[in-house]
Amino acid sequence: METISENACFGGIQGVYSHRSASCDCDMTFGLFLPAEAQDGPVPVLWYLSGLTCTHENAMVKAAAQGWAAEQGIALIFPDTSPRGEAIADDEAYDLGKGAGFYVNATKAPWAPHFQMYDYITKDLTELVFEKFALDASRQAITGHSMGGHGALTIAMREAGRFSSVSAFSPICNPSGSDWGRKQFEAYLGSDESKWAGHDASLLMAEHGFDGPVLIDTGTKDQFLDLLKPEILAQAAAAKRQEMTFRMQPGYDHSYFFVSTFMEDHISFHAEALYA
Ligand SMILES: N[C@@H](CCC(=O)N[C@@H](CS)C(=O)NCC(=O)O)C(=O)O
Repeated sequence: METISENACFGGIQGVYSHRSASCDCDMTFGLFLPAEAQDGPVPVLWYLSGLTCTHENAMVKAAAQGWAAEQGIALIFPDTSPRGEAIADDEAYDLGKGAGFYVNATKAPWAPHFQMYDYITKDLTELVFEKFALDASRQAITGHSMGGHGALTIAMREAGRFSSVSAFSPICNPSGSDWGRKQFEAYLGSDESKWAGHDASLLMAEHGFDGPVLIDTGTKDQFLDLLKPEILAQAAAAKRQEMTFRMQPGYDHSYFFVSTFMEDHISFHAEALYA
């Protein structure tokens, strides 16, 4: 692992690091905020998965999360959204290829050799951060924005028992029924839709639910509402009688102005579960 930068931040450290990912077979970069408490021992962790076109950097500089995390003594991890490098396959569309890994393990060409983002998050980066930093693996929560909200919800439901709580800002809720999902799942996973179901938050909610609290915020003026389909997730959660706070926030759009506005709520929500 290589340290790219470390800056003092709210009494802790905002770092950026790069490392070799075995799953993605390339070098990857991530951000990690460590609160001051990490100097005395392992602290709880909130994973933040980003959306389309993002790197590790967008949320790190625009989500206004570090101050609230410092207040709660919680670390934040900001992974990248896809493999990176000259030799890595890409598409000219912003929503496929680099910046658009969708948190799945691709099985189809040309994506399969590097687009292994599910394993990258849940295995490679997980092993690295718990080995190298003062983080408490028994206290983890997960959140994300848009494609990253899809990643947070699906990973939380699939990795049962690992996360105390899950939240999402304007998540893609039903990718197998949306143009933000169908194109990418077909490219990465192939045309057999039965292989998509395990990466669709609404279908996972209907079948498994989540053993813990869920918080979802989406803006009523989100320009991508028809692609996000929050109502499909709400219906699945209601049918499952899932413990969930589901909010449509009046006037807010899809941007980081929306994410940063509700970041305090999300970090407080996770802190309650992480310190329960
Ligand atoms: N570029 C796309 C939208 C991409 C987009 O809105 N990405 C969101 C996540 S889905 C984002 O966070 N973008 C980066 C940023 O705002 O910093 C478009 O104009 O249609």
